[in-house]
Amino acid sequence: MTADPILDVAGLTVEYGTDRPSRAVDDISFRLHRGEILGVAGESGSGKSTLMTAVTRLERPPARIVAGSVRYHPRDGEPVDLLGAPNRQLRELRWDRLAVVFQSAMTALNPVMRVGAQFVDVLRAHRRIGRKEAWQRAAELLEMVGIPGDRARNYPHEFSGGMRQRAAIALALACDPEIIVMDEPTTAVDVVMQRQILGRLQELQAQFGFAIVFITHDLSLLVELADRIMIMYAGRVVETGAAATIYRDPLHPYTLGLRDSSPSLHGRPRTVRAIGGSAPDLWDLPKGCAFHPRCPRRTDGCDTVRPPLLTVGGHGTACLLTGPATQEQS
Ligand SMILES: Nc1ncnc2c1ncn2[C@@H]1O[C@H](COP(=O)(O)OP(=O)(O)OP(=O)(O)O)[C@@H](O)[C@H]1O
Repeated sequence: MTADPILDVAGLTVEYGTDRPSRAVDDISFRLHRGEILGVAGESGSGKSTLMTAVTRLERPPARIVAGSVRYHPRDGEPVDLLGAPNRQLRELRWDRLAVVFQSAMTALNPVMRVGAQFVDVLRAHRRIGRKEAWQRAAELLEMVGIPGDRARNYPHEFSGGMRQRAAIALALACDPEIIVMDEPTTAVDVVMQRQILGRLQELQAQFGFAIVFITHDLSLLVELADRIMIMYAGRVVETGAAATIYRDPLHPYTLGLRDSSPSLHGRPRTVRAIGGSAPDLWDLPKGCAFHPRCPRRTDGCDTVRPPLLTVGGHGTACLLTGPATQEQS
């Protein structure tokens, strides 16, 4: 990984609806570096998918990007303003520079087309390549994720769930993209298969050097996979930092709750505890810190002051109690 930014997101804000909009993503800024794996974690409804569909410009009404900027810095050429780019340019960039893998492989794979034919379509849309060569390439790509090349002739329903998911990842790799966004790409498969897929993904990432944004509700899964982690709550980033630091020494009580609500895959076993309460209603967010009604450490001010995300040495949190400002004072 180098410190070379490939994606620069600043102040991104996304709302659903217009009459009485709900703000699912609220003023989010982050930078993705070339070859980096950035994990985005948070409970269901925290805005992870909304954020990444907006970043990749796959947002659909009633979602509306109401503020911010998203700049993509290609390997070659000038930076591209993804929010201002015409549809034609966005279509050219998709698959080629920026690929997305969704939760359900069925979203990516057309059930009435042979799996290989879908690779051929993507390859021929972006590369000067003959049909025969494209089929060959489809077989090679499937083999890269551990599926025999001759299975390219199969239909998606002839694949197991794990194979479909691996095929969706192979399809994302087809045009050698610089960025791959993955939205819970392994939730539909069992844990053993999940670990196989993630292991292979890491090998491919090391080989080809693409950057990954990996979205999940499962923080423990990101510890091994990601370089950096961003924790989302109610549409905002509440903590960000190196993966190991976030997992070992979380600052925000929500991150701690998220960590302790999944079984430990690494290190000493610990008691699994669910975070009390439920995710807030975006139409009626608690005043102050949105997490305060559920926070075991809440204190005076948490219900009135909304803490900004403050970062020191690459580790940042938005918490009155544990933020860097507090630590410096103590
Ligand atoms: N089409 C929509 N119309 C209105 N609100 C929506 C729509 N899609 C999502 N939302 C709302 O936006 C908020 C963020 O949802 P989003 O799917 O981005 O969260 P998430 O963290 O990705 O959750 P999950 O892990 O369940 O996918 C939620 O409150 C959700 O109800």
